[in-house]
Amino acid sequence: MATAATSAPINEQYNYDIVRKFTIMTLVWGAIGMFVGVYIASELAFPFLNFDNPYITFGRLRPVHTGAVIFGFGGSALFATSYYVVQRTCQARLLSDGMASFTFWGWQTVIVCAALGNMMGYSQGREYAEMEWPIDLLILVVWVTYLIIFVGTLMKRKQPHIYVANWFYLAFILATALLHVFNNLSVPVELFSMKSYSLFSGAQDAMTQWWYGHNAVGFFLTAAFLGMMYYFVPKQAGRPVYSYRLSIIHFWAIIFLYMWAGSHHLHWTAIPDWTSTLAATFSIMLLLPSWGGMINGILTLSGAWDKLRTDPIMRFLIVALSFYGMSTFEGPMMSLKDVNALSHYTDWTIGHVHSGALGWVAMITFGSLYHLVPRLWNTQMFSLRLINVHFWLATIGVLLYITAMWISGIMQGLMWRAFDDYGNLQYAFVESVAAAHPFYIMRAVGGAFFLAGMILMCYNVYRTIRQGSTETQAELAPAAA
Ligand code: HEM
Ligand code: HEM
Ligand SMILES: [Cu+2]
Repeated sequence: MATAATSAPINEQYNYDIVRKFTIMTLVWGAIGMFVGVYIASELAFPFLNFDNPYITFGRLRPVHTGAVIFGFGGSALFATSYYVVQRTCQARLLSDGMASFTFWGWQTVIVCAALGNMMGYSQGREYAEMEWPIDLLILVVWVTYLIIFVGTLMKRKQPHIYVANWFYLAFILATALLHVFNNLSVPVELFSMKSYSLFSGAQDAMTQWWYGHNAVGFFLTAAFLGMMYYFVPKQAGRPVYSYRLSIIHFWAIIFLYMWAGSHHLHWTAIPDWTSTLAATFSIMLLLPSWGGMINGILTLSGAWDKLRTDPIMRFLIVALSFYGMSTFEGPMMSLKDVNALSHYTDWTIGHVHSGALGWVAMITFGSLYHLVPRLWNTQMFSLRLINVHFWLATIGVLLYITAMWISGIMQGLMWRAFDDYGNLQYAFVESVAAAHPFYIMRAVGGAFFLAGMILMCYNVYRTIRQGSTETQAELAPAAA
């Protein structure tokens, strides 16, 4: 094929090798992380699945799930796409191949150690930062290297302009460094002990934890994936971004507003009331720049709507943006103190999380990788039909997941606050657990759909890579003869 021959020099010009490695690990961690997700969902529905084996109990596997999907799947996808996008839009090779390779091996080590550590029972008890201090130090080194590579490549650019996708990626890298350091300030019990205690205590400890947790959502699961969106949606649509000005305005608004909203995770606790009000106010304001991004992405397709009928990759990207819009509407609602009084501690939160995580984060990743993979291996995707099947499996899976959680979540909230005529609680807690059972089964089934789509993608990409390498060999053979 002619394309392979013409793109060969590009391969030399840019470091695609690192992008390929992170792309493959995105799929591997996606499959593992979602399998664990389906398993813990099944444990909640059928507790015998814990098998009285401490290593695989819900409590230990849950952080294995969140670590594998957020940092393994999401993180690898962000490394892959940011390294690709920064090179393409700057027309410059990555600052250093060796350093890039270090971020790959370092990051994979972090994910493996975190997962094994959690299964063995090590945890510092901070959500999304369960890893104990030795792993935290490794994360720090990897992350600083990532920052140096990214900024160094930007400085080498041959384009005077820095394309907006890179702004989002850079904000994500900087903010994550800041969050990671302050959230993990802790003192080990002994020099060689894995156990450590936080430097903060009480309400301040909680505030630090949720300053981190919330901004991990804001910068890791949102800003960075918006960077992905700003490159791959216009590319796949074959059209420029709808409004470049809007992209800059909503960038600064998102960056500024997210940082103030963390204590909406701590409503009705021992924190001062004004911090709750502050967080709710900023959360409501966040709706605007969030929708700015969604609208900018969706309208990039205006004039090319017919693509949605024929192009399953475009469908992934647009549905991802729709879920982004939906979860950033739901979030501000849940941040209102009165709504949160109902939703907090219930499955509604879990539904909100996964409409963002499955609907937005995973879907935008699938669409972007289906665009990227054929370009990395100089070929076409093995099967467009399988992409389409994946799209429907994923869509049905998310919908089953979040409707199940809305119903069980609101039901739990209402049952827990119901009083009888004598002023006693109307339901025992266990009654709400029994009532949630059917919805836990429904969620596990939805998760299985989503996982099936993920596995189909792995197969499709595997066949694409094999096809790409046989095509390249077929071309090289006559040349060598
Ligand atoms: C097959 C797909 C998935 C299934 C079946 C699944 C299932 C689950 C389950 C059962 C929980 C625990 C809920 C609880 O404690 O009550 C959970 C938590 C979580 N999952 Fe997933 N998950 C999936 C995919 C993902 C993905 C792709 C992401 C992120 C990109 C993700 C992010 C999270 C987060 C952040 C939590 C913690 C939520 C919280 O503490 O509020 N999940 N998941
Ligand atoms: C404007 C945007 C958003 C706002 C204002 C917002 C607000 C909220 C609120 C109020 C909660 C519930 C806190 C609680 O009761 O415990 C929550 C939980 C959560 N949200 Fe959002 N959300 C937004 C967007 C998103 C998106 C796009 C995602 C995912 C990509 C996401 C992921 C999460 C996660 C993981 C949690 C659970 C944290 C935990 O308890 O472990 N949010 N969010
Ligand atoms: Cu939050």
